[in-house]
Amino acid sequence: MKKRIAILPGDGIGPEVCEAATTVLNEIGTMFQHQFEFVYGDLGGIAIDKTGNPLPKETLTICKNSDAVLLGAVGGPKWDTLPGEQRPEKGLLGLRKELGLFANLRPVTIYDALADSSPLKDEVIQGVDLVIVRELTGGLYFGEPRERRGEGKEELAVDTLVYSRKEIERIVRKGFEFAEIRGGTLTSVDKANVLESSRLWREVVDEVAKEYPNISYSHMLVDNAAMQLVRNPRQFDVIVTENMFGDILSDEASMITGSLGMLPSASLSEDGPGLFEPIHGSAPDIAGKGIANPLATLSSVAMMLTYAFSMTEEADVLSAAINDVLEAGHRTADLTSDERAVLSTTEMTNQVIQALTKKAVNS
Ligand SMILES: NC(=O)C1=CN([C@@H]2O[C@H](COP(=O)(O)OP(=O)(O)OC[C@H]3O[C@@H](n4cnc5c(N)ncnc54)[C@H](O)[C@@H]3O)[C@@H](O)[C@H]2O)C=CC1
Ligand SMILES: CC(C)CC(=O)C(=O)O
Ligand SMILES: [Mg+2]
Repeated sequence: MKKRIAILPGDGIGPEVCEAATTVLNEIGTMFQHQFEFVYGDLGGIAIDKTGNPLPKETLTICKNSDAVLLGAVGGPKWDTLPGEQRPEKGLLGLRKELGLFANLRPVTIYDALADSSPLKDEVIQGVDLVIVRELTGGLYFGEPRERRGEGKEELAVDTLVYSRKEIERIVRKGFEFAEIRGGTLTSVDKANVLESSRLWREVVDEVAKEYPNISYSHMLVDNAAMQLVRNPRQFDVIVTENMFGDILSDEASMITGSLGMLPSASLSEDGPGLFEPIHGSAPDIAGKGIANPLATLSSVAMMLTYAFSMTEEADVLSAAINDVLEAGHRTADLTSDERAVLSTTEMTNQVIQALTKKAVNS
């Protein structure tokens, strides 16, 4: 089967982890006789440098004409002093909006082999299997007005947190759907004790819940949720929450697995191409050193195979290969303090390829 994939490497470690992804996709293509065609586009800082625009029209066209989009990461110190509207991150936000990617799935999967990599105790992380369903095209990252006013000590900065009932409904419904598929429970996270938008959010959750009488659900305030994720993450199954809370809680949750370099994501729309990216950023502190962990991106590829192409067998084989590599003790620098055991991005990717090849031989 032929599939066209838009590849947006972006900035920092983005190109390094995207190279790992295309190498692995090619291997899977060979194994399962699929043709993956890669079409490259610029997004973020690199696009600013080339065109002055973090989301060039051409990139958007490439994405809209593809079956799926793979993104590395955007941003970095070089562009940090640009005005908000011209920053690399604005390119990513614009892409999410343009593609209607309202539902961001961030699964938190524990690998037994990584128990020692997590700063949390083994008994806390054992059995954790949760997914954060994050609203991705509304809330504080998009609300208007967003501006600076006045001067000197009177200067003001304004961001706006706005959600419509419709926006809340569709993401909450996604949360319930996932809870249903997983046979699990739903925790809706908000700040309803303070924020008007969260009070509307809560109302909508209670209404949508009536459509899912078999799903047990609860509300939790976000400050408590941040604490509970560390105290007892096993209590969560599906967490549904607004844009910024989901952004912050998912970075926190990544440490249950051992590293920010482990967590993948899928961003889905009603009907167009999905976007698949690691949850981490461009990691300027390690960019160019060839030591980034590629596994978050490779797991994002597994999510692409599942959600964009319905290639569940291929996705399962890739996820199993990642597990095998970790079971065999292979680690990038973020996963171990043992410097002698550290693999580069390319070495880790090659280990995954070898594990895939072994599976092909044994099947
Ligand atoms: N989706 C995206 O493109 C995102 C972009 N960013 C941007 O990335 C830039 C850097 O942001 P930070 O706050 O430093 O967050 P970051 O996620 O880039 O890095 C945080 C820490 O995690 C480490 N890390 C991240 N990914 C890793 C990997 N794959 N392997 C090993 N270590 C890894 C980094 O080295 C760093 O110490 C900023 O410009 C930010 O706006 C941040 C988050 C998401
Ligand atoms: C616009 C992005 C930089 C926001 C973010 O951190 C994320 O989506 O994980
Ligand atoms: Mg983030």
